[in-house]
Amino acid sequence: MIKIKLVNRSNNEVPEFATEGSAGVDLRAFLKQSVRLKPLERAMVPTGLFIELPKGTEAQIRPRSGLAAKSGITVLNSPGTIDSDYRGEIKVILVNLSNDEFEINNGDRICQMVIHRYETFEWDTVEELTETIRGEGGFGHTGV
Ligand SMILES: O=c1ccn([C@H]2C[C@H](O)[C@@H](COP(=O)(O)OP(=O)(O)OP(=O)(O)O)O2)c(=O)[nH]1
Ligand SMILES: [Mg+2]
Repeated sequence: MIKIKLVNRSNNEVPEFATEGSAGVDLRAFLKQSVRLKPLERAMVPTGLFIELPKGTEAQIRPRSGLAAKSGITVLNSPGTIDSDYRGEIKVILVNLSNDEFEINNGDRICQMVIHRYETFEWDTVEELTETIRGEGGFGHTGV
């Protein structure tokens, strides 16, 4: 169970998994007025949601592929990170990568949120790292 606070009490809908096997819940725009995004314009879109994540978990804010494929709309900082100690409103930074203006209306499903466990760690500062076959090769080192 994850604690959630909704701004819009008249419409007590919590974000839902679109299907039984969906990895994330879809988040909806919470807007008094529609937002129009010109090409390459971005906007921080409120969701009206405040959550309290269990320690050791984070929420990732990811684009919806349908919006990206059909309209060129994506999450600029994808995957956005919601920290477990964050108590503010979840906001979604959308950017319009198409050549056409795009309108976001109240209640539109604008992104999806996936909850993850993460590791905490301490650093072990050393002089040498363990050798591997790859070594320092990267960035296409193994070929196309
Ligand atoms: O897409 C996002 C990303 C972040 N946040 C909120 C929750 C998160 O816990 C907080 C900080 O996010 P992040 O660490 O990505 O931003 P920062 O630029 O490092 O800000 P800060 O210095 O507050 O950590 O902002 C959102 O609402 N939406
Ligand atoms: Mg930060």
